[in-house]
Amino acid sequence: MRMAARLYSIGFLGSGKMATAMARGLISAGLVRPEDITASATSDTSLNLQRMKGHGVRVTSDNSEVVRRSSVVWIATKPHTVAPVLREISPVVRRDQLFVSVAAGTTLNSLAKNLPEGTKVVRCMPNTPVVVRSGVTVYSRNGTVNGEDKELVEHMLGSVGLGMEMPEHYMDIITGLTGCGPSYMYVMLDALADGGVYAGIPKEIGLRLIAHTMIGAAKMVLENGKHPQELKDDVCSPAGTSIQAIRTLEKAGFRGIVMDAVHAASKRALELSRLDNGETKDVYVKR
Ligand SMILES: NC(=O)C1=CN([C@@H]2O[C@H](COP(=O)(O)OP(=O)(O)OC[C@H]3O[C@@H](n4cnc5c(N)ncnc54)[C@H](OP(=O)(O)O)[C@@H]3O)[C@@H](O)[C@H]2O)C=CC1
Ligand SMILES: O=C(O)[C@@H]1CCC=N1
Repeated sequence: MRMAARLYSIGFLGSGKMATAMARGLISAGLVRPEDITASATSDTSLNLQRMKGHGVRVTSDNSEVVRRSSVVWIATKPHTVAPVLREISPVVRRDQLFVSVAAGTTLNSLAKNLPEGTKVVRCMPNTPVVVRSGVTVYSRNGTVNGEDKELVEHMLGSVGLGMEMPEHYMDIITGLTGCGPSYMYVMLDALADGGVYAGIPKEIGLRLIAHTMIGAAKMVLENGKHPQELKDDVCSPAGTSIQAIRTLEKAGFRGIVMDAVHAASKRALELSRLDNGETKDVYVKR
């Protein structure tokens, strides 16, 4: 297949949680072989790098080597490290390469500013479930990415879950919604399982049951076209058990708290974007 053939070499600048999740997702989708991936970190002794190596990926502490070996280069360091890393690798960047950044609050403009003029750049916001090919990744691209490269991006992202293009001005909100989203689900899952423990169900059994309940509920929303409110009403019998729990949640302002949580994360992403002037800044560290 033409698309798969183009994906023969993928690089990761940074080998942390997001890079590893994406690399494993792409490998398990069969888009790339582990030995055709090169990943870097700050040093050869990085535990992250050793973990990548454990997945069969070629590893190095030389960022330029990653770029030299790859047709698609993922930028996956923390936001404040992106600019210096891009400036470091700029001398070896080729025009045919595609750069895909996952860094929160790091704009297409600032990515382009630190790369040679005309470099093809995509900014995306994935989430960690790409590792099990059930991720959500929203992306935006600069003017140099079109046609075949857009197809390539969609092919890659589609192979590890849902990939969707959106205008860049949505990206900070998306960060707070789906980029951070899995963490909210895990807190909810753990809290629900603790509810089971409180009532007498062993934690590991509760976690398993609730995780499946989450999958089932999400599938209902995606597959049967009903609004979540209606699906909730289908579960709540008059004077029954569920409505007792829903009343408890509503009295505590559950929905408002969840909305505020998304807003707080999006606001932080926006704050990072505003701080992002292409320089290394320790102001990324929230005081
Ligand atoms: N975690 C998540 O769920 C998501 C994260 N993101 C974005 O992904 C990016 C990475 O986050 P995450 O994976 O969580 O972070 P991690 O801290 O897990 O990983 C960061 C990686 O960058 C490496 N690194 C740091 N400096 C350099 C350098 N100069 N050259 C090469 N590599 C370097 C680190 O090396 P070392 O191993 O030596 O420390 C580490 O491997 C961030 O920009 C974040 O906004 C986006 C969506 C979701
Ligand atoms: O917490 C963070 O900053 C990263 C970006 C989105 C999810 N995790």
